[in-house]
Amino acid sequence: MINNEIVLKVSNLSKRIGKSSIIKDVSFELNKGEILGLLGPNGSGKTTILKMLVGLIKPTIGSIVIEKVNIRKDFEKAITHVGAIIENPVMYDFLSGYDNLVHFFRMTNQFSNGRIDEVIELLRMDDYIDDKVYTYSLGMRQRLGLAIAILHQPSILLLDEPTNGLDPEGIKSLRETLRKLANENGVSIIISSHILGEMELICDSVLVMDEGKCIERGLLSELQNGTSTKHLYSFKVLNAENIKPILQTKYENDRIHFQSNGFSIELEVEEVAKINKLLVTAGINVIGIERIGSPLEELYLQKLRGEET
Ligand SMILES: Nc1ncnc2c1ncn2[C@@H]1O[C@H](COP(=O)(O)OP(=O)(O)OP(=O)(O)O)[C@@H](O)[C@H]1O
Repeated sequence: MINNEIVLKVSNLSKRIGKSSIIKDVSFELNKGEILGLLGPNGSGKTTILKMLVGLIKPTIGSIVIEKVNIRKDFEKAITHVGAIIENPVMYDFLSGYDNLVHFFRMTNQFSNGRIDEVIELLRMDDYIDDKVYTYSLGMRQRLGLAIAILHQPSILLLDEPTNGLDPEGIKSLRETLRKLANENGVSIIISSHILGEMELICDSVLVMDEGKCIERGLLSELQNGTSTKHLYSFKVLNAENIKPILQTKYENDRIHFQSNGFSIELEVEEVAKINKLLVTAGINVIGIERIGSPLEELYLQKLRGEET
């Protein structure tokens, strides 16, 4: 559950490399237990933001405050609150998953091995934790990476494109794990991905980047309410060759994209039933009506095109 407590505050963050400005005045806050999707096209600055949050890249201007600690003032203290998987996490292929966890656990300066067992149970890794890592599938490796990242019980977890290369089953189980971490353990998560459908299922809120700038930030539920009321619908019919003259009586030709098994058209939701009735009355068998594109996809594309919602 999202809590009002702010765990991360990013203010006026900018990064210049040489003459190019790759991050431009980005500010946002992250609440306890919130899962934030960091979205944006290739090169928009998502990885750079995540790298700045873990101290891999130094901001040119701006401040990052993690759990009330400014990373410029006390980096070591601030970073204890963060777990991250950015690019390929380091792990030892010729050790078992368990021995990897023991190795990384020692680096956290904690002394009770109970935490390792807790993490194995939380991420449901019992079946393969004693196998050597080189035998792991991508999904298992990714889970081990996640286990290493949360060993020291961070309150903020940063994941750069964690679903890359995972099959649908792997994505689903990652989604469930992240939800559990956020809801039951109060972990706040920032997750970057290109795949909007996945983000829609995982995230509470989104931050959309474009050319180094933040062009949208908000709760998914609120942003989706503000999207355009028109959506693209696809109609599948049995006798498609007869539909043109019927539709042309009510709709301009250039609004309709005809296909061999039907057509698609952008409509207000109330118009969907009207078209269906028009077709059925004219003796056309409508076998399917589907809305194309998710609300997040529509919002994202609108924002990138610079349209107001
Ligand atoms: N060390 C660097 N020197 C110069 N330019 C850089 C450097 N690192 C990143 N950039 C540029 O900064 C921009 C943002 O890169 P970044 O990797 O943060 O984008 P991204 O949104 O994560 O992209 P992708 O989705 O492709 O991973 C890009 O135009 C990139 O070329």
